[in-house]
Amino acid sequence: MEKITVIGAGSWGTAISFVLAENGHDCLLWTRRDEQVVEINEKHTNNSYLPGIRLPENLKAVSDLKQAVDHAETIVIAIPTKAIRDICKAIGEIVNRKCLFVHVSKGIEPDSLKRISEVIEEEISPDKRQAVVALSGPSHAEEVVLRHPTTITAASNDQQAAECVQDLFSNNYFRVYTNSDLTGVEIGAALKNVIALAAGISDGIGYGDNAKAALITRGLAEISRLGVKMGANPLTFSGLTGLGDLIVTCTSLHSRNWKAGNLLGKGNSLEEVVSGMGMVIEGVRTTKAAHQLAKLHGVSMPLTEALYAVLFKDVPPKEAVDKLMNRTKKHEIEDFFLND
Ligand SMILES: NC(=O)C1=CN([C@@H]2O[C@H](COP(=O)(O)OP(=O)(O)OC[C@H]3O[C@@H](n4cnc5c(N)ncnc54)[C@H](O)[C@@H]3O)[C@@H](O)[C@H]2O)C=CC1
Ligand SMILES: O=C(CO)COP(=O)(O)O
Repeated sequence: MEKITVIGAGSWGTAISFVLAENGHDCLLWTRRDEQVVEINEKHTNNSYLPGIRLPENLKAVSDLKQAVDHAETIVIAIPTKAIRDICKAIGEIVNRKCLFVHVSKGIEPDSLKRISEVIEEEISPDKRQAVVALSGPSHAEEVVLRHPTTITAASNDQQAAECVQDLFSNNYFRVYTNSDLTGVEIGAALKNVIALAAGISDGIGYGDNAKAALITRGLAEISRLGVKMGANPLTFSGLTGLGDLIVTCTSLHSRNWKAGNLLGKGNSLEEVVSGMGMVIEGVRTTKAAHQLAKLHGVSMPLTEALYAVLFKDVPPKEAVDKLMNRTKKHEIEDFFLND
């Protein structure tokens, strides 16, 4: 049994705490909301995020960050990308020993264009961190807490740390693989949300399965193109954290990114959609970051560019689709190693 702290009691933080507590670990869940602490500790539910689910009784919650950080030597960060730098800064000031940092978030910081592991490394000094591991893959919280079979990947530059995370989380409904390609895993995780927004828009407009399949496969092509330019292993993109997560996010009714896109495709404004969701839609900010990354690395990302125009330049979705379909004719398959 290990002592583990999870930072963030939204859908995913609660679901992974559920797995850790069921695995017999002494798991403490941190939330900034006192009323959530009371609900989790006394009623064993978190109904705003996972309605109707009974949480394990050995799972405890706190709202005191120092108490949470002091509890464990493994700290799992499970909050939206935009809040990660600030929370890591705060944790970095509290932590007084070397901890293993795991993150489960899926995004890229706009402007700095940092991956999440890079943000953690910037904010937590090397004397306070043993390693950073990203845990990522096709895994909707709503299905994990029903104990439906789920596969996921622990990625790190430190193989031993990845295997440690694999051991902590694995059980008979949550199967964890390892991967040493942290860049590929984090890029796939972040950018699948951009394509899922586009898939939701396509469905919202009323386009069919052909369009969805096109978005998934051509989306994967442009994610891989960028990832390889950033140093990722091309094979990572056909794995769980690439194609796997792209499929689940573009096709599942659980996906907040797909849902947001769907509402946009039906004519709602971005402001209406974001304020109505009540949960994070990572793909919106990541579209901005991906647009900046494509420019920086000189990589062609037509779907990302089309979504950027829809979200931030008021281009009507159908007009963006027309423009995509009428681009210069292309050869489908590219050679990542020759096309520099
Ligand atoms: N929901 C899911 O099934 C999955 C989500 N993820 C990723 O996990 C991350 C978190 O997502 P969810 O838990 O789904 O989001 P959520 O919207 O359900 O919950 C976010 C949680 O973070 C807290 N939070 C927000 N801003 C904060 C701040 N500044 N300081 C402290 N706490 C703050 C909120 O109070 C809430 O408890 C995202 O990057 C998402 O892409 C990854 C895999 C699955
Ligand atoms: O990453 C996820 C599933 O793997 C969750 O996706 P959404 O944030 O779109 O719900």
